[in-house]
Amino acid sequence: MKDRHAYLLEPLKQSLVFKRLLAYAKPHWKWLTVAFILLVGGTGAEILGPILVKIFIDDYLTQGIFDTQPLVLLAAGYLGLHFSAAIMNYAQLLMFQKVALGIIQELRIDVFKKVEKLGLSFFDQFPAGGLVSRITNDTEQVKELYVSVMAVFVQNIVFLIGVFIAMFYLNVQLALFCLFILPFLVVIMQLYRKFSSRYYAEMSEKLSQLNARLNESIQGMAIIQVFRQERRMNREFQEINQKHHEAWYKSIKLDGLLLRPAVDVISILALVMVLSYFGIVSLNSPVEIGVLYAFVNYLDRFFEPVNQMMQRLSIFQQALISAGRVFRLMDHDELAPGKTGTDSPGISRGVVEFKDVTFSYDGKQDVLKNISFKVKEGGTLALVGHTGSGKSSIINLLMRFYTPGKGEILIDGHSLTTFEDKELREKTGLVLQDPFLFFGDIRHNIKLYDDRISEADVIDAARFVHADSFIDRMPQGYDSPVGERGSTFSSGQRQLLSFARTMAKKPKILILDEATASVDTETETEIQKALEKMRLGRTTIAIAHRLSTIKDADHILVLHQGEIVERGTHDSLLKEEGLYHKMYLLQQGVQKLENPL
Ligand SMILES: Nc1ncnc2c1ncn2[C@@H]1O[C@H](COP(=O)(O)OP(=O)(O)OP(=O)(O)O)[C@@H](O)[C@H]1O
Repeated sequence: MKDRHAYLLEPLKQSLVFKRLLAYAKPHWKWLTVAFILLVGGTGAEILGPILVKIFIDDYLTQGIFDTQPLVLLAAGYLGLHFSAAIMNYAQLLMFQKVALGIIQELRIDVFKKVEKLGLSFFDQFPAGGLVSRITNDTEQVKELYVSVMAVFVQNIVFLIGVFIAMFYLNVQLALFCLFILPFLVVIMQLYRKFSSRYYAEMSEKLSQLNARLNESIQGMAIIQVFRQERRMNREFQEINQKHHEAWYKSIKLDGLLLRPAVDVISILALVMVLSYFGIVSLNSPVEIGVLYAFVNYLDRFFEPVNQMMQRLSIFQQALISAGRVFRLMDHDELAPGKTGTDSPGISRGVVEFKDVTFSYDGKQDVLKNISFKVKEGGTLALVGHTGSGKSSIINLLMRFYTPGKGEILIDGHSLTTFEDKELREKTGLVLQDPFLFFGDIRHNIKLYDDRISEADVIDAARFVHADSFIDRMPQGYDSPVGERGSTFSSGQRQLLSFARTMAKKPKILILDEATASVDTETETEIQKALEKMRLGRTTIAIAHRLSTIKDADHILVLHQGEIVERGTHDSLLKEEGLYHKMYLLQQGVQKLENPL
């Protein structure tokens, strides 16, 4: 398990990451082509500018020729070039941004889809905040690759090629000289990439940890305040922040050293070289001032894109690291157990059977050992046992959240692994101890956006579980807003809404984790009445904490440390005078103490 977690932190090979990122750009090739054409057009227009100035200086200014017509033409050409460059650059920028945003949207959706397919065992280990960080922060960084890196790189490379062509046109020897600068720049870039990737990986991971810590703190704020954990949380938060800051600082130092100053030094050396060249040439023959102007200008223009690319290199590097983290998550193979085989049976009767099932969460310690039982169509099975005895684990296996290590689970005689997800989820209704409500309104929390569930079905389901009385009392009725996780509802109301949601899909098998939360007697009665109705005619498997609620169950399994230690009906188990009997007496005693009359 630890290895799987470590796998997510391992950096991916950058060339592979880059290839995969390019694959995302492929479907947008039409827009990209237009953008590139505009880019080349705009850049070409910018490059031609100095050539017109050179013609003006050498052919007109220094010769003292001031003919109106050619000069007006030159001026108009110069202005026209700049104007069209501005329009083309604006259009290409918009197109690149549009493509970039589209790509990121797809990437985010893909990664989210993948996360939805991961098994619960993945979520047991990976902190939620860290996951959020990968889906939001990391994809955001990738966006920068398309928005501010790719276009700038392509634009500047086109620009550089243009500058070189112009330089060669003006003076081949000097242009060749300038070509020698390129290998130095490549070396600086490689050095930078090597060191910065390490710091960026650290930074992203620390940011991820910060999010994980924040998420945990916000979720558990009540407990933090009650147990006065603020100082400890603060200290731990500060520590991660400090590490994030250190990684950031290291990368800033590296940026400061390699990105600008190193390039500046090379640019000054190049300028000295060009000026010396013209100085030496001027000793033997006159120098054309226009060529000198154009050359110095081009040299300046040569280093401008180089500097721009260097500045973007840090974003490029961050984007590659972040994309690697996103792809690692997308490649994760700890998927939710799904269907195997070719036949797709249906669930018509709801007969549930466990055959000698053994299971472990961590592959080391068995939490369920040789569990066997069968629940007949419409029958009720109750699972009882002390905390940690394995009741919820049985339900987790039946819901196909995890795969058993040994043994087989059957529904209607077919292995659990053969059912399509749709069939399994539609025919089994799960009600959890702590019901989860979605942000939205009551109607959609019952309907869950299933078009097959009509308005009348929603109301029927609510009425069936007696949730209608409190819904009708609310001013907005079924349109009443529901806060995140249903925080604006009482636990009894949340239970009833989750019952209604389950009943709206009319399941064949009902799986209940009985609520332990105390609710008032009236709500408790409502809940019990609702449960009784829900169980009628359905196969039911229920975890029971209050033994009084399962007196009429057909079959009761008593679990102890992952094993079935007793089985039978309420009466037969009481007669056995074993663990069940003890638990029952204990609960009776507590009830008497709570309710002496
Ligand atoms: N997601 C998990 N990952 C690892 N171990 C787990 C996980 N869930 C439960 N366990 C372990 O499995 C054992 C059985 O837990 P389970 O939740 O099935 O007990 P339970 O009988 O339902 O308890 P309770 O009545 O308190 O809900 C426990 O020892 C628990 O520590």
